[in-house]
Amino acid sequence: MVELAGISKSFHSYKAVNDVSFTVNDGEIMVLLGTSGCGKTTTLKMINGLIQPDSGTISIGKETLTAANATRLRRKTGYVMQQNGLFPHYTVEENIGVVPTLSGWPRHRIREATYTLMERLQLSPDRFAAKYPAMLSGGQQQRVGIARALVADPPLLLMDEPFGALDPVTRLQVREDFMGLEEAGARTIIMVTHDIEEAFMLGNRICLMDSGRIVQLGTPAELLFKPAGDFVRTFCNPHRTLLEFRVIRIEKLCPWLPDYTPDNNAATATLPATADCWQVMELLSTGTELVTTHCAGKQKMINRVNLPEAMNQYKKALQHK
Ligand SMILES: Nc1ncnc2c1ncn2[C@@H]1O[C@H](COP(=O)(O)OP(=O)(O)OP(=O)(O)O)[C@@H](O)[C@H]1O
Repeated sequence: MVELAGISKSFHSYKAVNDVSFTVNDGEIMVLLGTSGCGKTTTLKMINGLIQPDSGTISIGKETLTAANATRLRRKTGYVMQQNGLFPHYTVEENIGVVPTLSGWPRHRIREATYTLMERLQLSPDRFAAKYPAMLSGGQQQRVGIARALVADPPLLLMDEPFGALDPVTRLQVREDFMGLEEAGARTIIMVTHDIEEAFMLGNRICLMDSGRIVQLGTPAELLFKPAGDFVRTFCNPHRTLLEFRVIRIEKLCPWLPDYTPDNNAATATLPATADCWQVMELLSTGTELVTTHCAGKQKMINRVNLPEAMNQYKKALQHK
């Protein structure tokens, strides 16, 4: 667990982070989201002990972060930087092995852990282990940065715009490969992004910041359907339709979906109830007429007419809660 209590940081007289408090639970993905300059990176660097807060406390696990234990705690924390931060004169293998080497792991163990992660991240060790960062594409460099952060199996992973410098197609590929990694699952992750769709897709909770302060901290659904004020509403509105389809899972719509009645003439597909409404729409807009799903012990059916109706009913119910 990571806990920030009343953290503030000024640069000269400018308050970059202003009285920020939150708790990130074990295994949770917390996304720090907000406009440029709102204090996201400064907050992340304070959690990594790279910047000292002026006031407040940060606890990582059972320890309070201090100048004295920052280096030791940093070795137990993976850090992925926006511009990958690889050492240009180290090979890929040496870059990934930096923390295990500093921690005194035997050489064969470092190689084994490095090669395993490289393979999982689509970087064939035969082809890439001896290469230098400048010989890799941006996406490959970012994969090396992710492998480096994960290799020592840190319980906490801090990620600063980890996919930010990549083109949209590569960004999606690297992101999906990262999320599919066994090594990334069940880890506590704090991730900075200014990409609202990424935040809503990856975050269990989102900490939306403006001018150094937290404006709202909540689940993606809470930010969308129970915004704390005009800033949150305005921030979400340009992307609202897409985000709603991404955030609402079929299982939430069950009370408003009709029971399935077989129709041999309709092109039918099945999705798990954990699928989101975007996945349903993808099917319905590419030739499928009926989507069936199993929820609450019943088989339900979704089509283009009842999907928006059920989503509206769900949103109404949420607002009255
Ligand atoms: N070392 C520094 N010296 C002076 N001012 C700084 C320093 N680091 C950050 N700042 C200022 O603090 C504010 C917050 O910066 P920070 O990098 O945390 O923002 P951010 O939300 O991560 O922005 P971005 O999304 O653009 O990276 C900005 O106004 C920035 O100019």
